[in-house]
Amino acid sequence: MATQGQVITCKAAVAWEPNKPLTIEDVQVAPPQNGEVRIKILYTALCHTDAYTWSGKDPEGLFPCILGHEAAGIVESVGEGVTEVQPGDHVIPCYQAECGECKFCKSGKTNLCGKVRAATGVGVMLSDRKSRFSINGKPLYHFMGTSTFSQYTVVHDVSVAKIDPKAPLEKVCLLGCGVPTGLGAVWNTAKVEPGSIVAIFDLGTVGLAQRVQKLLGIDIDSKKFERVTEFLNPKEHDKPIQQVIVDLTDGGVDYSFECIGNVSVMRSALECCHKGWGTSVIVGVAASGEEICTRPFQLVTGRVWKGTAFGGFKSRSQVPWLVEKYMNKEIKVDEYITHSLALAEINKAFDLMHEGGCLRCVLAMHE
Ligand SMILES: NC(=O)c1ccc[n+]([C@@H]2O[C@H](COP(=O)([O-])OP(=O)(O)OC[C@H]3O[C@@H](n4cnc5c(N)ncnc54)[C@H](O)[C@@H]3O)[C@@H](O)[C@H]2O)c1
Ligand SMILES: CCCCCCO
Ligand SMILES: [Zn+2]
Ligand SMILES: [Zn+2]
Repeated sequence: MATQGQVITCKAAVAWEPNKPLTIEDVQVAPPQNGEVRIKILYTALCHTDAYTWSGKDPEGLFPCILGHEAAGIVESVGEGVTEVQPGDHVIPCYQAECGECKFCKSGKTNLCGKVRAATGVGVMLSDRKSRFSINGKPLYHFMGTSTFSQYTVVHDVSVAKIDPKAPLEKVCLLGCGVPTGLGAVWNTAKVEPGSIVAIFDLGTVGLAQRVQKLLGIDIDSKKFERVTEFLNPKEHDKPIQQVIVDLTDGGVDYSFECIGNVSVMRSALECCHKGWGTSVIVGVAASGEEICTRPFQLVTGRVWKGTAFGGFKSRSQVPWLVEKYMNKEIKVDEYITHSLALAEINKAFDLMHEGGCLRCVLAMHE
């Protein structure tokens, strides 16, 4: 690439401070250093976690920054020591890294990876603890090690999944977060058996991506009704929703998933599970400092409370597998894309997310 080794000036949506509109700026993106990859982002989707950090409630939310973590693009250039990808490869950036060498990756018990977390958690790159983004010399923080609301971004090589170049990037960008999280919460974290009764709190993308049979959907947005077989709106009941569900399901559900980030809903999701075996999985990201609570007896009598990150998928090795499953029509992605806009309309895209009629809005980054 002609730009190899050069600073690239491109458009990016910058979050200058919490809750202030993002502005489209000309941003300088430095060349990738040792162990880094510079990616031309072609399509990015918005996830609620972007909105959470933008709200200022996320202690890892450092400003000014470039948000975005659910995207797809093409490798523009690589730094020294990068062997797994090369310029021209089609890739999905992975906020959940996979180095294969750290204690987490070697444990065989988790998809979490510890290699770059100390740097990505404070918005910089591992090699020099600096940012690759700046505006006229003023640095901008990275976000989740991805920062996909920029036409070009720099990520660690352990945070890039090489995918089938035939895959439509405007669709598989959703395999960077929401869809794998929903699928994996069911397949990997809960290991839901066929025929189980499942309650899903949040009928947004993460919630709906949990393709299960006997689904009881709970949401406060009635526009989400048509997407599930049975629906409950907590606002329409004067009893606690967990009691409503226990009464409806002869003692409680086999599995529940909280995909909102609301700690009182998390309690409802646990307490609507069946005594003896019911398992509740926390997917939602709650504001920092928030705590969950329940009576210990809920667990003593057999209920299980657990959580999931990226659906328990190992990113670099399993995102390509998910892309193949999508290409083979074994998993759905298109159905979750309800809106498509251009980068310049990103604030409108966030309004759509908050209005409720939107599942995923995909932004074309170079139109
Ligand atoms: N653990 C992970 O790896 C992971 C990955 C992706 C997203 N998330 C988190 O999952 C959550 C959902 O993300 P998303 O992008 O699907 O969000 P979304 O905005 O698409 O959907 C959120 C849904 O929750 C509903 N809702 C809000 N308050 C509610 C309440 N009190 N009761 C019932 N329903 C309620 C809204 O109507 C909306 O339908 C967010 O907290 C996000 O940060 C976690
Ligand atoms: C790492 C767990 C939280 C990731 C949220 C992505 O939307
Ligand atoms: Zn996300
Ligand atoms: Zn690792």
